[in-house]
Amino acid sequence: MGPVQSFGVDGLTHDAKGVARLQGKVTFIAGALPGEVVEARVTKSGRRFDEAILTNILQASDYRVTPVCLHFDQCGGCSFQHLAQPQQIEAKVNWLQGQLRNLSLTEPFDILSDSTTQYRRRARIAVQVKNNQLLLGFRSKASKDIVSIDTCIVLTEALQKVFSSLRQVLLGSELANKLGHIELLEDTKGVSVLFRLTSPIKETLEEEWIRWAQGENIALYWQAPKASKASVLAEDMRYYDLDGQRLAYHPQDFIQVNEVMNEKMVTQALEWLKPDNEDVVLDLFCGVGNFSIPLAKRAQQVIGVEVQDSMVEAAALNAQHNNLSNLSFLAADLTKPIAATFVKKKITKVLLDPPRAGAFEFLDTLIKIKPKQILYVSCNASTLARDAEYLVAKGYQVSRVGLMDMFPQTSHVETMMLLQKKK
Ligand SMILES: C[S@@+](CC[C@H](N)C(=O)[O-])C[C@H]1O[C@@H](n2cnc3c(N)ncnc32)[C@H](O)[C@@H]1O
Ligand code: SF4
Repeated sequence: MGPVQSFGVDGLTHDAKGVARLQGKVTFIAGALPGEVVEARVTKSGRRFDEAILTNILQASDYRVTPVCLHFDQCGGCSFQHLAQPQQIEAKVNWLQGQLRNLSLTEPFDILSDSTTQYRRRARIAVQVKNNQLLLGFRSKASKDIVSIDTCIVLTEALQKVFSSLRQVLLGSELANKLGHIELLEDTKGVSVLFRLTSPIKETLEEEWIRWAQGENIALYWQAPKASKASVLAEDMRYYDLDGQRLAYHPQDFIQVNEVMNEKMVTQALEWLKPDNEDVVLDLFCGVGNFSIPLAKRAQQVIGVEVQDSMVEAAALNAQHNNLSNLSFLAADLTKPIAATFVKKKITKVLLDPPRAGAFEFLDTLIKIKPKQILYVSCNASTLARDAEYLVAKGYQVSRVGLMDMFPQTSHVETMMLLQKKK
């Protein structure tokens, strides 16, 4: 460890480290903000840059705010609670501009945002019993240790309530020693809790917890030791409402975590893509039909593609229950070669919402399909930049970009990009 030194901070990394320069060398200081003068101690010295921990703020940024969560200093769940939300968004915009720099965009980004607290309707809670102490919480900022949490203010109000009830009841229960993690979920149907077991439990213990869940009006799911997530087959599926429709899903299926922002995102996707009764739309990486169902209410026809069988099954049910006969789903792995003729219809528009790895393997097929418009929803700006650069080189142009603050207080950036086929 080096001595404490003063630094003038003039930048911010996407993961909330202040950037300072001392005698030409860059130092990253966790927790420091641009415009601040701070004292910090170098903890790691490299050839190109140093890393330091903040010890004192000599001159604070005008945008520094008091973190709303008591656990913010230790918990790795949030990284930006010390910065006001407009400046959090500004930092994300700057970072996104950097990622998309090769596209030479000139128009400002559209911004979608909402509440900075009580927005998570799904969370995975780590559980550990260490020296007879129950640790229930999230991984630490600094290590893989679990930071024990009393209340997590980014969870919805109902999930915060279940969290504190669970904390009380698990204390002293045999179950605490048998859990890997707990998943909390809230949707239109109510609240559910999934216990991921690391070893088998006695029937009496299971019954005890079933009674607790009934008393709390919670649906309970168990994932047996070593069983895959897909083994949690809910007899009665869960559901959430969107765009006036009801979407069913199994508890292990993907759903968007921020309900309000999801509604805003889907509305924006419809505004940008403007599907009408002449459009045949392909919804790639469609999950249980989060975009396909609203699209099918407006387009002539929609075809959704998804790799997970359980989600394809749920998506097909959703089309049926919402009386959408112009909507069908295909199960396919979009990272494997697929001929452009896998859809028999002439596709006019494509929406794609891939996982972090992006959709590079599918791009040549996409280009052969020749849609007029492509709406790309991305949770990873670097794979979006790579894929968009490829599409631009093959005859598309970026017409609109939007940043969606789906996960306020974290460094996570969600982006929507509209690409048009050049004439
Ligand atoms: C970011 S989620 C989006 C889901 C949906 N569009 C939504 O808004 O709820 C990505 C989806 O892609 C699916 N997926 C992941 N890898 C895939 C692949 N290789 N081929 C097809 N689908 C895949 C996942 O199962 C997941 O449902
Ligand atoms: S994830 Fe929850 S507990 Fe952790 S810092 Fe954020 S609000 Fe606090």
